[in-house]
Amino acid sequence: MAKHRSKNASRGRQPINRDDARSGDGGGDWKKFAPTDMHNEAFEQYYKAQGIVSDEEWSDFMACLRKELPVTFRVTGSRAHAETINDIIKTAYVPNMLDVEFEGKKIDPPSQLAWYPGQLGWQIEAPKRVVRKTEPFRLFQRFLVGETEVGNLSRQEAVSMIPPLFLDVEPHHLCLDMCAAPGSKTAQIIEALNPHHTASTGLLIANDSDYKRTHMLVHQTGRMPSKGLIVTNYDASMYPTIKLGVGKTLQFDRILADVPCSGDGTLRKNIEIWGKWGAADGNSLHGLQLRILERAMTMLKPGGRLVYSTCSFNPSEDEAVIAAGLNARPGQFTIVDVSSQLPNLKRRPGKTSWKVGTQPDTQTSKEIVWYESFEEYRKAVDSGIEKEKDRGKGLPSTLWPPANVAELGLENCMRLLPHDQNTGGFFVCVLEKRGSKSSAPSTTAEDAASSSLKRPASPAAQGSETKRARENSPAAGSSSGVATPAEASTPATTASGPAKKEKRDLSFKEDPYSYVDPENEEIKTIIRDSERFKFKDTFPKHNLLVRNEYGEPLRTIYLTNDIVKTIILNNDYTRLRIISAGVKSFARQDSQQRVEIGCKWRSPIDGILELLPHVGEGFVINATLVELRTLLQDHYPAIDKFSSEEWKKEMESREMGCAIVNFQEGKEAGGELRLPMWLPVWKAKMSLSLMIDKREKSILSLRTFGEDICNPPPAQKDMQQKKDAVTVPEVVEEESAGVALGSEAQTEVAVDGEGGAINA
Ligand SMILES: C[S@@+](CC[C@H](N)C(=O)[O-])C[C@H]1O[C@@H](n2cnc3c(N)ncnc32)[C@H](O)[C@@H]1O
Repeated sequence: MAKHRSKNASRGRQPINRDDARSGDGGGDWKKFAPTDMHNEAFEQYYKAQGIVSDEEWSDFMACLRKELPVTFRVTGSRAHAETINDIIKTAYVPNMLDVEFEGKKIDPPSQLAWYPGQLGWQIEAPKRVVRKTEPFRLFQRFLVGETEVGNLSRQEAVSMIPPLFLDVEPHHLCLDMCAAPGSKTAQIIEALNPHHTASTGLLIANDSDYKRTHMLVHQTGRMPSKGLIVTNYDASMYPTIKLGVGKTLQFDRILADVPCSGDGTLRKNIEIWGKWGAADGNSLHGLQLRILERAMTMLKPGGRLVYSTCSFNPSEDEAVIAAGLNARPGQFTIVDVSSQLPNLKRRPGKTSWKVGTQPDTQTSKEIVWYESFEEYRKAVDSGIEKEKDRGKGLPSTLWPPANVAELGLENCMRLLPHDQNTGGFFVCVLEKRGSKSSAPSTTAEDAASSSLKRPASPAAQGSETKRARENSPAAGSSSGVATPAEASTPATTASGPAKKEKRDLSFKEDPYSYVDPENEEIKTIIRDSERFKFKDTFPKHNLLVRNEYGEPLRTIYLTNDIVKTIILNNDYTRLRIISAGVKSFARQDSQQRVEIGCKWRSPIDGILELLPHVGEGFVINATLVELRTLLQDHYPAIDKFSSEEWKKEMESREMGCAIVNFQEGKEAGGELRLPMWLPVWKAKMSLSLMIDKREKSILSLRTFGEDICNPPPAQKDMQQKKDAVTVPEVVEEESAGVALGSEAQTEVAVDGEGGAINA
């Protein structure tokens, strides 16, 4: 993909942005830090004055901030699948860690987070050197690394898991994650939209203003086959209105505003913040945070839910932002009392009073100057005592508690404090927009889809016709009823939206999006090729998307759901700055030897679980660990190398091309598979190849056979094998993401949202 700097990337000085702080492995090296370095006079002065903890607790609070953060992770995926993984942890690993001693001290085994739903959240308190040096912990760590790689586990800071849990996402919801990168919470939302990997009609737009970080998002979510996902690159405070057809704009059911913040709640991990923290940091982020919140409030559907969160303790970034947002829309929003949700989660109520202080210079002065009111602050500015920051604009009045602070329900916000349950710090506020869904002038996924899908047919995507198609693009009429798959049959439609009147953002360099005509010859080959996928009529052939202007399936074909299609058809992709959409479902596999292959398209691992419900009988081949062992050991094992006569016969009888192999659970061939798994295999003339990249093969081997049995690629001199192999080029890294697991599982992303690898 083209690399360029986003015009919308946030500019200007951001004092401490936790996103920079967390960009490395935890952001700081504990070995280089003595407890004596973990001091910041201004920090203590500031938070003592704010009263976020009582005097009696102060020393516990500070002591906890100086302790290394435990490793936490959550088991991802659909319920049945996640429970299996959880059972493996509980029965195969934890019992071996019950009696570990290190340097004469008993080490606690990993424990479940008491508050996390389904007990799927875990915490490891053992220090890294214990993990490195004791066998049971080392084995567990290896398990964690493997399962994280395939997306069964997600390393995520405990408190960071909280905001999406309060979003209450249902599979049909239209969701927006405004500041999403690197994507740990995005992953949680995708899971909630696809709880059983059923056909979710919902939508998630994952957005970030940082262009590079949107690509992290794409990479991370690549492991989650979600037809309803769009990644965009926009300044969230100016997020564009999304059209859904004539007179219709998209309003969201759920919005997460996990805004950029000073990040002092991550002090236990990003220890360099000790040296950098200043009282002005929160003040200068307040404006952007408020603008993002206000934009979210506008885009939320009546009856919809909005979660605002920061990893900062600072009321300037927390309660002050919420209070200002509520007062900007009097009576429109309520702060939801969620105290009965996640009952085991210890939390503190939001504050109804706080102070505003400035720190003239963090380097030269530890003194904080407090201002009782905005008026007092202005007087100080007018008399020259206080210098105006923020390019002469000075501090906004919204930093101070408003006169109606007691009426806003701020106590229903929550602040997570480190010493309550050995975590980082976080602030979460759950807002609901008054009004019922029925009274909303918004559009549901279904009627949104029908509105665009009832458009007049566009001509085939070619040259000037393409232009005409675009001009025909805006929905021709208002929606009525729910779009059925049959109604969804829009012949070849050039995506990039209604060019008419929509200005293109010429600075946006991504490739265009076009839906492919289901009558396109390549598509017909994929769908009708009797030897290949044997697709049923349920296959959503009208929702196949490509990344070129002409709707030509050249290299990769993506699958989207109806709502994504509606968005792409009704909006210029450069205006929305769409970085990616849908799930990679077919990749072209040309033979360098010009061998005739009936269907040159294979299904990359990303899309397998989306395709499975639609492939016809006989396409998926069953196999066992015996076959998996052979496929892992060699890059292109000859078919006659497999031991099972049945398998050999089956494979020999198949035409060259793609197959999906279902490996069954069991203990065999020196390995164990606890969940069924689907993998793409390419059949060449005389050999087979597992279409996942080398690294994933090694990980799969480790988690299944306990060792890396993958041999290096065949030697160049082995001409015969090479000749056969050239029809099976190495899978490019970019196209391989995770292993499709579990009967109703999906390959979720293994994101390390909060920085730091599990590898000790
Ligand atoms: C706290 S991080 C988000 C963490 C993310 N929600 C997760 O759980 O992985 C804040 C993100 O906001 C992005 N950001 C900063 N300013 C922004 C803006 N004006 N609009 C959108 N995103 C912004 C940063 O690039 C960063 O990725």
